[in-house]
Amino acid sequence: MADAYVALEGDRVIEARARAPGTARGELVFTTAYTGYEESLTDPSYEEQVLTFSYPLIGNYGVREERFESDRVHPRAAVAREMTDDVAEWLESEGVPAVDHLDTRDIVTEIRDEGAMKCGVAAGPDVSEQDALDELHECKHMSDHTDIGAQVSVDDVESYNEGGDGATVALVDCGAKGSIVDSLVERDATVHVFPYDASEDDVAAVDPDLLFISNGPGDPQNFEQAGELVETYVGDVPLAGICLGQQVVANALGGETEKMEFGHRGVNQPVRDLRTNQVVMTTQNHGYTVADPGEKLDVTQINVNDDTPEGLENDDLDIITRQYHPEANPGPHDSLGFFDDVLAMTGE
Ligand SMILES: NC(=O)CC[C@H](N)C(=O)O
Repeated sequence: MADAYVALEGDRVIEARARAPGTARGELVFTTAYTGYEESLTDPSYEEQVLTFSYPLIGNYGVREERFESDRVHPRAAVAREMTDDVAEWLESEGVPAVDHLDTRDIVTEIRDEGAMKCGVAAGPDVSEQDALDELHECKHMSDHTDIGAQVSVDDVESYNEGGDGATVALVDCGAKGSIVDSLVERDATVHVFPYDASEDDVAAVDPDLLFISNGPGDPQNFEQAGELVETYVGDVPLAGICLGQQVVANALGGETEKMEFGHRGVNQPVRDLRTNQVVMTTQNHGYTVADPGEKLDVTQINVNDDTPEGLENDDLDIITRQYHPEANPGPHDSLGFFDDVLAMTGE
């Protein structure tokens, strides 16, 4: 008998097996990645979302902290066809509800056909279908999480590789993955990680060679202060951005973002560089996109599946942004060269 329920928009309830108890709600999203569950579950971009793994077995190589992208689990709940005890126990210890023994293909098909949707999850011996429905009915639209940055950002500046030989990077933490800091430090950069609402004066104190806007959860329009930093620094220092970072940079420089039907979600998203015609495979998890890059940014890379902008650049103003995740983790390492390119803009 079922002891867990997933309620989808329209009040459809799917029965499941409880793997970690509790109730939760969030935007229902998926990843088609076949590895990298530790990285995805600790990626702050999944804050306020419920993550469904479409690959049927999750947890087959254990759980190791070295692979975490942050210090906690961010999705509100996890859904899989079959989840190992290692993962279930980890999620339970984090207080994150988890369910399995349901048809995840059905969930992904529903999202693909109906578009991004809210959901409610209830798991454990004492829950009912109604608990999952109650969670669903309390669920907010992603864009209505107006202060989501506060949930995922550092409280105070954190610095890495101080006294290093390379560029000084001001990384605005809108929910940054650890691998972005690592990728910069590996290239000798000194990285100062700033809260998402850092002021111009805070950032000026480190005299950065590069302003870098990180990935992060929710609607880029809810990261106004990061946009103001972009407006302040554009033309003075090079700018870089990843995922939400690309969206924030575009919005700040006269462009526009919009919600996608169900986003790009997996580690095999093909991206074509319009300058070289080369196609690379990329890691993606985003539900918003740049609808209009504005006058200052050129679209230099596009998604092969739907032509949406994957890379924006301005050679004169020294700006490079990516909609996908060059830092990988999980996923292919094809585009790690992005970090060399953005650091090269600093001349350090
Ligand atoms: N991975 C990310 O940075 C996600 C960006 C943004 N929250 C989106 O869903 O589009």
